Amino acid sequence: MPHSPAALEVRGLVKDFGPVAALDGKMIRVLDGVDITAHKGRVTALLGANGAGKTTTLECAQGLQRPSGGSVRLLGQDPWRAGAGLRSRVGIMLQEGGLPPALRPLPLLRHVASMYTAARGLDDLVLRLGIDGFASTTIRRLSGGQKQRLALACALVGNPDVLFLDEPSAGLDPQSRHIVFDLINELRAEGLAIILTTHLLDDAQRLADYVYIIDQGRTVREGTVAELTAHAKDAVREIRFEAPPGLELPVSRFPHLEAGEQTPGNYRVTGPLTPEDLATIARWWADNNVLPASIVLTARSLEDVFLDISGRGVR
Ligand SMILES: Nc1ncnc2c1ncn2[C@@H]1O[C@H](COP(=O)(O)OP(=O)(O)OP(=O)(O)O)[C@@H](O)[C@H]1O
Repeated sequence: MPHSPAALEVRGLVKDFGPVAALDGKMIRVLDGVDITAHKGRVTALLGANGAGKTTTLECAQGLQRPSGGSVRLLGQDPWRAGAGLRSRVGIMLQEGGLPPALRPLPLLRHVASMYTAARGLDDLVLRLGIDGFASTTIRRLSGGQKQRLALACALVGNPDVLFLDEPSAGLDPQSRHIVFDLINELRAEGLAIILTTHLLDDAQRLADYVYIIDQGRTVREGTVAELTAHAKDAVREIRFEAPPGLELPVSRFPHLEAGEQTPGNYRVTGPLTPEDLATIARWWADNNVLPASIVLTARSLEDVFLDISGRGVR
């Protein structure tokens, strides 16, 4: 991690909401010790299940919610008390977008740009995010993914030093996701501190330099994706392959593994795979004259780490 001052430093963050009528007027504690440090030129991901406290953490970090305890420093200032000077250096893309439904994208972007002294070139943003394709449609008629891209443009138009993205790939089709991820990578290279929330492990795995796993209002694990996945208790691995559908896998030869045909023609064997297991699978291919169309062997994923921590049940 770089030694320059952190763009965001959150220590022991506590947030209570309430009083809640359903709890006899008691307060409800939704954050109970969140610690995060985010640096410039890095993508920092807050990863957690639904309701873990990611959005509330971001809102406290942005100065939109007042913390009940702990401390938050954003670009060296307390975001709850800071004025317009700090806000002009921070870009925020909220989960719901918060876009005015009656406006059209271009006038909205021009209006947002007019509020900043150092606005980014609008034409480039509009082209990069494919907004030109729906520039004259009113916002209420835009698809979820189009709104998402417009919200990202609004967050970037002021040329911020820090960018907050709440679930940036929600509702995006693969093409839009690709465009947004490329842009995030470029912004990181430009030196922005990017802090995003996600419950999509794939997003964290693909984008994040550093990950904080939030569970029930606390930071429970942190590290690079490689660090988080390296200290696994068992070397859980997985082999996936594509072959003609309907084949009977030799499951009795590896009772310690889970094996099956996930969808027609897509097979998966997962667990503490040994070299002998791989040889067994390869022998079975040879015996059955199967030449897989593709074979993917992966190490323990962030998903395994995440599920170990957050549990497999829905909360
Ligand atoms: N204003 C509020 N009053 C009471 N409870 C709230 C309030 N805002 C959030 N909560 C609760 O705080 C908890 C954390 O919510 P938060 O939105 O921060 O989670 P999240 O990790 O962002 O979840 P998701 O992935 O579903 O967006 C949830 O249980 C939520 O119901």
